[in-house]
Amino acid sequence: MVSDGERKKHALVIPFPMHAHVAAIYRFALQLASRGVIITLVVPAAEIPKMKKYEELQGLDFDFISYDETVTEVPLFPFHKIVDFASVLDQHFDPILQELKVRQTAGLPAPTCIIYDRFCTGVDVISEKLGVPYYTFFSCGAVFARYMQEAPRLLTKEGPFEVNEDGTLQRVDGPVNIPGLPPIPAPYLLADSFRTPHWRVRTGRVMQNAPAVIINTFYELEKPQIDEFRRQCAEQAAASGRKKSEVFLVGPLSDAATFKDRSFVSGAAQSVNDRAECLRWLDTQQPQSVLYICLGSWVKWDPVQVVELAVALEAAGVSFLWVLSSALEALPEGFEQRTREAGKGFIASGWVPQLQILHHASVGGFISHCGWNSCIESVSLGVPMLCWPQIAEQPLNCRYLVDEAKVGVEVGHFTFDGPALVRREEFESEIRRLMVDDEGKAIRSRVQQLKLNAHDAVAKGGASYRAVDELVEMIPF
Ligand SMILES: O=c1ccn([C@@H]2O[C@H](COP(=O)(O)OP(=O)(O)O[C@H]3O[C@H](CO)[C@@H](O)[C@H](O)[C@H]3O)[C@@H](O)[C@H]2O)c(=O)[nH]1
Repeated sequence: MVSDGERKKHALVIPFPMHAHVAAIYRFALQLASRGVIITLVVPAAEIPKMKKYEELQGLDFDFISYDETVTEVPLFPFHKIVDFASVLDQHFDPILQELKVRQTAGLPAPTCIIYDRFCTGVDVISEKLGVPYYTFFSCGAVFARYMQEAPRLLTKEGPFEVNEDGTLQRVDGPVNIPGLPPIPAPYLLADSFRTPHWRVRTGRVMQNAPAVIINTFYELEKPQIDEFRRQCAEQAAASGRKKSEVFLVGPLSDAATFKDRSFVSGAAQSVNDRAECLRWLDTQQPQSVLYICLGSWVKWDPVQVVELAVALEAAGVSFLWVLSSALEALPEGFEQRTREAGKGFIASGWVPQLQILHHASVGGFISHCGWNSCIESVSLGVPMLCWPQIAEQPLNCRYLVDEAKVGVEVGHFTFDGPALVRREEFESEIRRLMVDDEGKAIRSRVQQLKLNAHDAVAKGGASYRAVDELVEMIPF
């Protein structure tokens, strides 16, 4: 039995095991640990070796509890498989709780809170069984948190969409109004929500009942959403007679904001061979002249788009560093050699150190799929974006970054079936718009201001730094 004097704050941290989700929650857990909170990570067994790579880099010793020995890989395609996987935790409560008991007998203090990735369902049940609060963690931004807050209203019978017999929603094209967001064309509102509304509604409701919501963002980047998110937290709590959720902005949870030249090799990493070479190549380029192109840690390239983009890059005559981890064979004949010999292009087929690339003085623009980590890294390092969303909440991020924050321009448009085909002419004109035209320069200067804000937020005593302190205060003993 642990006496009151010996009680410790102990967070059970439940990541969703995909690289971009893990990276953010892990860095957040490190911040809690550095303030004396005991951390136990709850992850599928197969993920532990991958996550330990992060641990080695940081030299901190977290405890792990594993579940589901049968899973070797999180299924990524199609998207509903991820949704199915998100509920896998539901089937493993009992072994997790048993393992916790065993560890308590061996001297580990009982958990005093749960911090979980907003993808995972079932956290409310574990929290009730353990008798401790749960806090919702967003590896993505407030724009998505705002959407999730609205999901229980938007995606049910009471909402603006017709519900089909199988529970899916009927597609409409018109704009949807969500306070705090610009009117959003329906496909940009997470096309997958129309196929899996139940999951979105369930995760939205669980979040609404959390006493704390933790978001990987900073105030200046998403002011309108954050203000509205907080207002809605108060309103929804008043309507249901419970205490309102406290909102903690702890971003950017990336070394980008502290300008450290460090990169992480995760389970998603294929090869580190291109690393030094691509940076050396950047050294040969003019300041702000290179367009960096990368679609995050798991999105696959469409071979048709590889051709259209390659032709556009040559026509625009802009230097580029292109991370092409799939569909390399679709490149036009001789393209790689031609552009390399002309000193215009570098193609990396493996994992690259994105932060160091964005930090490099010759990088002047970023074709990004608008995964939230890429967005916040780009902003924190002062690089404007060509936004080309592919899946998940990326279209929503794109609309906000282009229409409100004005830190990028969009290429193509998003449909219920995914990104519309972008022709070479459109790629070429949008590349020029960002890299050559005056519009690009205006965007670059706006991003520079946000870069300073990001830096201030995470500096000692800054808003994000203090938010972590305040959350630690809130965690019970
Ligand atoms: O060669 C590479 C490729 C990627 N990265 C890093 O990998 C991360 C990629 O994260 P992100 O830009 O968020 O993209 P995804 O991997 O696609 O992220 C998933 O998770 C995000 C956070 O929840 C969501 O916003 C996205 O929609 C979802 O696809 C970033 O930190 C990059 O710096 C590298 O360092 N090197």
